Amino acid sequence: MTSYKFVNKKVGVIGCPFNGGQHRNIGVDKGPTKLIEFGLLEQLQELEWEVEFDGHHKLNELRPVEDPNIGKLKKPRYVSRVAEAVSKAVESHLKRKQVALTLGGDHSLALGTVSGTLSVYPDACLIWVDAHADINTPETTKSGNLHGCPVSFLLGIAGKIPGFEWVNKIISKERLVYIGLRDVEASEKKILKQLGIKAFSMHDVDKYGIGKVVEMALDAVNPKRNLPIHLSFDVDALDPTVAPSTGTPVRGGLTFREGHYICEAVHETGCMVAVDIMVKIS
Ligand SMILES: NC(=[NH2+])NCCC[C@H](N)C(=O)O
Ligand SMILES: [Mn+2]
Repeated sequence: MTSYKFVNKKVGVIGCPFNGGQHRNIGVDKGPTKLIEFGLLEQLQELEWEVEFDGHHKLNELRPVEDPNIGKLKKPRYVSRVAEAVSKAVESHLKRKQVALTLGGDHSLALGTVSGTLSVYPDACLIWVDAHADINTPETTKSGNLHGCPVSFLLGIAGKIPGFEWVNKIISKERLVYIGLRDVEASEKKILKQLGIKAFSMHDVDKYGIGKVVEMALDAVNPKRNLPIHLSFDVDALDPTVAPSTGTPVRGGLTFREGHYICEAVHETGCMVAVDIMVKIS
């Protein structure tokens, strides 16, 4: 039996059908609705979690009429407003000692979820499970899609972008670790290297096995297993044969079991306070 260090056995589920952080128009917003339809809440209850779900957030209502690019960044106002709303939802669940489970949506939402976690748990660490590093800055991004940039904002290296002033809870680079990387741009590799951010790529998963990788990841960011953990899981970390439901599939990903193992091992620490699951259904 896992004993929980920060939360009661309650989970607040935050439905975020949102795809404004990337350029494809279909699908990413359907993930959360499908997860609920397929019985996620009942499954959580079967695991003896008390569940609170306040319906899917109507995020499209936050879409501004005009939203011209800021530099290269696409739909900056929309993404910022949505992420800010999501950060408040996360914060409110965490303050009530619940685990905040956010269902996305594209990964720009993590700007909000992680900010929400940091505002309640400033010493939280972040485990980012993804094929991509999502650490481009507004300067380095080629696509201009904000789903490729959230981590740079969260580290405070994005510079001042109008509208994003509310993103002021910064995570230190020692508290961030990646698992599953295999599609990282040169600009991103440079940032990872410069900041010395710990990252376990698929190469490491092959070499050490997932058990060891998760242990090393936890040792890096949470050596005493006494800090709150935010797990941000992009389903594109999984191999496309397991999870084709992503806008950005990359071959050579985690197996079904490896993906589950990460979540199980993080849960076992008793430190997990927030989880993001980012899916696309097409
Ligand atoms: N969360 C994701 N699927 N991110 C993909 C990012 C792709 C690319 N690195 C970019 O900056 O646009
Ligand atoms: Mn991602």
